[in-house]
Amino acid sequence: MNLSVIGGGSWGSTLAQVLTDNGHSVLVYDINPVYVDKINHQKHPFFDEPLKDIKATNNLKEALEFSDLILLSVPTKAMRDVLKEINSLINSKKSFVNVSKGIEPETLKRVSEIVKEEINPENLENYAVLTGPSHAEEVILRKLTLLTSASDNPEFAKQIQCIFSNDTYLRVYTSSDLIGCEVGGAVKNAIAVVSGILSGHGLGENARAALITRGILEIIRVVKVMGGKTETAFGLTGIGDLIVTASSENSRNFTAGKKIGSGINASKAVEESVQTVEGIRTIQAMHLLSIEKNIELPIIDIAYDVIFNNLSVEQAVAHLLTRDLKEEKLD
Ligand SMILES: NC(=O)C1=CN([C@@H]2O[C@H](COP(=O)(O)OP(=O)(O)OC[C@H]3O[C@@H](n4cnc5c(N)ncnc54)[C@H](O)[C@@H]3O)[C@@H](O)[C@H]2O)C=CC1
Ligand SMILES: O=C(CO)COP(=O)(O)O
Repeated sequence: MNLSVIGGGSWGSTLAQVLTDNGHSVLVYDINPVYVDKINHQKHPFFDEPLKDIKATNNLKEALEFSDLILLSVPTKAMRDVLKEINSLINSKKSFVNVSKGIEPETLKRVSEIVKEEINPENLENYAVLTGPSHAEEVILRKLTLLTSASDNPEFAKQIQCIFSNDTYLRVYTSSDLIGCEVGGAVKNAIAVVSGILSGHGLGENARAALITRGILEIIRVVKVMGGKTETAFGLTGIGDLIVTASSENSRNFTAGKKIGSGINASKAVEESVQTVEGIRTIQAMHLLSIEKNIELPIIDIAYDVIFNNLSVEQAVAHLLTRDLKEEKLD
């Protein structure tokens, strides 16, 4: 098959390689001419591992004409504008697979909702999210990885499963819970930032285990309020992705959090990352959601105060520890 990859950064270029490994043809589009040039010289923009048989362009129209299956791998912050541009350039039906993990703070919308708003319905054939525990650093080395493809159209979820799966390092499951999968992938980044903050502040593995456990409950509350299924949070796209992101030095979100925990200002921590850090915006979005929907998200709410209101990490930890003592409820 032919596929167009929109966003040739860390993840987009890595997935382009997966697709090529699986026998498909890809054309990568990116706005950054340096990345386009690197890819065309079979160099990954971020990693040492060489690419093989991948072409790139900085002409979006050319990328869209290359195929009817579009992989979206730009940061969520850029997603709406990129989709507007795509919509102005297409005049036939396209299917979209999103691999970005975020929620728009201004609207509290998931990427599937943004796609529906920005792409004319007559040009929108199918939509799926492909998500799960998958640091690009490992996938590019062909290290074993499991993902989930979720769509409202089970046939399309299966098609994406077949396109991305291979016998050597990548296995894709399907899910019909698009909302649960999208929310899990986005909100785990928020918790991963907090995990980094704890680590940067000198706290240990007990604190991290506690955070992951209590953090998944916050993910479940968001999944429920947004209309997804609780059980999805216990799968690859929820707890699976939370574990890998909240405990890995490969994670941009964890790394940004670690800097904040060691005293660096949040916007500086994000600026210092050449690659996308989604979790800070997701903390902002989830804090607004907790107010709007009156749901209890104590970890995310206090992280919001640390990041946006200069609350110290000591004060944040003290706040969490002095909440009313209660029974451990798992919902
Ligand atoms: N890196 C990883 O291991 C994984 C990343 N993701 C998600 O994938 C998304 C992208 O992340 P990364 O690839 O890591 O980020 P990145 O920062 O490495 O790459 C983003 C790419 O998008 C391009 N871009 C930005 N604005 C654009 C625009 N308007 N038009 C065209 N291209 C544009 C940038 O030039 C860059 O090449 C994020 O939502 C992230 O959460 C998901 C799974 C794994
Ligand atoms: O989503 C990811 C792993 O599944 C990547 O997380 P980071 O963006 O924090 O590196």
